[in-house]
Amino acid sequence: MSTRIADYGMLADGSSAALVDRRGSIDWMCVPRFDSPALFARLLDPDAGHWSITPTGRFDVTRRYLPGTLVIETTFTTATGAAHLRDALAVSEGQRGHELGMSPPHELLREVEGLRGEVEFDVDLVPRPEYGLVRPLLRLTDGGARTFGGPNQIAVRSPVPLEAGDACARARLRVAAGQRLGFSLVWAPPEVAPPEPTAPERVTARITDTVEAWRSWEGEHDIYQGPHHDLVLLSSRVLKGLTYRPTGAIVASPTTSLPETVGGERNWDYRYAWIRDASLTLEALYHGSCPDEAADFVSFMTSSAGGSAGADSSLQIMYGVGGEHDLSERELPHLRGWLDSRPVRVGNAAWAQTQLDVYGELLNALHLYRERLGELHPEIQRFAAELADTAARRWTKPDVGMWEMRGTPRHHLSSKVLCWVALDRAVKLAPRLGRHARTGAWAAERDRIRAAVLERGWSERRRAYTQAFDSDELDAAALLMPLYGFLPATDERMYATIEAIAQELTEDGLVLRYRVTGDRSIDGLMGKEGTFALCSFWLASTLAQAGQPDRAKALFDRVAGFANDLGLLAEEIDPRSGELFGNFPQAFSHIGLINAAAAIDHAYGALPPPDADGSP
Ligand SMILES: OC[C@H]1O[C@H](O[C@H]2O[C@H](CO)[C@@H](O)[C@H](O)[C@H]2O)[C@H](O)[C@@H](O)[C@@H]1O
Repeated sequence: MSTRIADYGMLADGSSAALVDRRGSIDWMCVPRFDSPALFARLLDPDAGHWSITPTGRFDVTRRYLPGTLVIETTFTTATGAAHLRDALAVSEGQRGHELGMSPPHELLREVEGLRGEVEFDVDLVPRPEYGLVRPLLRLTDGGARTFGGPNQIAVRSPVPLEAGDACARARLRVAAGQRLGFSLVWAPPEVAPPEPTAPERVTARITDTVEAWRSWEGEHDIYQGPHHDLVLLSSRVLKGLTYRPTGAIVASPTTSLPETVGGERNWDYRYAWIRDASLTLEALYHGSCPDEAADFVSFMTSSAGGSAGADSSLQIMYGVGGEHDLSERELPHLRGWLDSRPVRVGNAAWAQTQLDVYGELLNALHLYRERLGELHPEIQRFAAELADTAARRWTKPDVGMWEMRGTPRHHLSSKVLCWVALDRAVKLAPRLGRHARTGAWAAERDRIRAAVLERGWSERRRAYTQAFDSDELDAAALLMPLYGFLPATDERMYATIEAIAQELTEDGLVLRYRVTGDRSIDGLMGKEGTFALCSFWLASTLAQAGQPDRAKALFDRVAGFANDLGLLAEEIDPRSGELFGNFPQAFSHIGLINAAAAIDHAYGALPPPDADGSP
């Protein structure tokens, strides 16, 4: 298994995702949903299951996403020859455009193709359902293998005979130039007939069809034409890959518990739909997206909250991808964790937290998509108005803030600013909210928030807007003030804040969310964390807005340069080692990249101005 998070690439099918490393090993795969128990979890423990197709002996490796897709092509070169390995999570046959990801077959397709000479591979299939807890009954079948019993049915087809081992199957094969060998693995629940994996001779055609499906989706979204075209398109595709197509939910990342530092306890499950992360995803996709995706997400949020965002409503800060409410967190003590970073957690205690920023992010996304969403359904009108009413009622309360700090609630500045955003956008949306609009009351409360932030958010001692009212600590979330149009980046105090963050809240020029002391005093957690990619991109965006495009571009290039060979970013970056940390790939980081690219393009005059209110 790999010891670098950056060695992994993501495959996705609109319901779930898998991670494959540079040695051709699938070390993470949850089926049928992003948050299902993993079938392969070697990412979190060497014994928790994998499926590798790896050359025997020494080899060199390069890889890429086939253009316009999330299909990975790995090229292995050995002393005796060269071969491709193509990996895809299949989508439904013939699916195109916006249908992409609907009702996927839950099938992993793998194809080895000889390019030159001959290459010998070892195939090692070690399914370990329920995050490595189960050693399944695995029997060889005619042309493959399948499992018996338990909540999963796994069936495999192989172009070469497999040998049964101890709850595993193995093979050694040789591929010659021009030869193609197709493998497939399909999942089904226990209630249905044993699933039929794709036959080896059809694997090439099914991978080609999946490639065409992705390209047809991207063809409909290739709107961004700025100088960062390839980076922006890849990031948009990653965000699409994090979307649970059946409901429109968007997960923060397809993994759990990849640590923020090796050996640390800051390990979280990101396979859920946060209002914040998903709204920001929609905002990032704005320039290349279309009404269907926004409408799906809005309907997911509204229905998950039971159609109401008012007092006693079911509105939470996050949900399961099917709209589940109870995401209770637990530890999986049988797993060692990534490089022994314990605990491994599933579920996320943040589901029950109070985070007051979410009203602003949701209303900003609604406002951004107002034209594309068309006339709002009366239920959505009521929901949007209740979001504003709730922001107006609750903004004076303390909360745990957008970083989900597990310490004592405080008056987080970014939460107040986002409540201002909620009311500002609600006032602008008022003509579309029918009888639910309360324009005057919203405008008055909006102005009260603004006055409070300007007065109590500023630290004269620090010469900056800070983390919380009446505090002196810096927090990168203050960069949201210009990004959401609360204050211009050129405002004297705002610019001083941007500089303070650039000088004092950075490591090697990359931005931290906030400084941790390592003694649980700030966020209730032990240990340190790396620099936060999203925050570095926010700094680049604000520098661009402040009229410093060259400085912004240098920072943007540096952060984007930490992406792995496939262009993927994790949540955090260690600037000294260049290693990526935290869950992977992470929506936040790719959101930041897209928005910073747009801000820089705009500052150079390469793109029309973004929506007047701005978007982080
Ligand atoms: O730092 C502690 C918190 O870390 C996670 O939250 C972070 O990830 C979320 C998903 O991307 C994001 O919405 C949030 O802003 C980030 O701080 C974790 O999910 C929390 O449980 C944890 O308390």
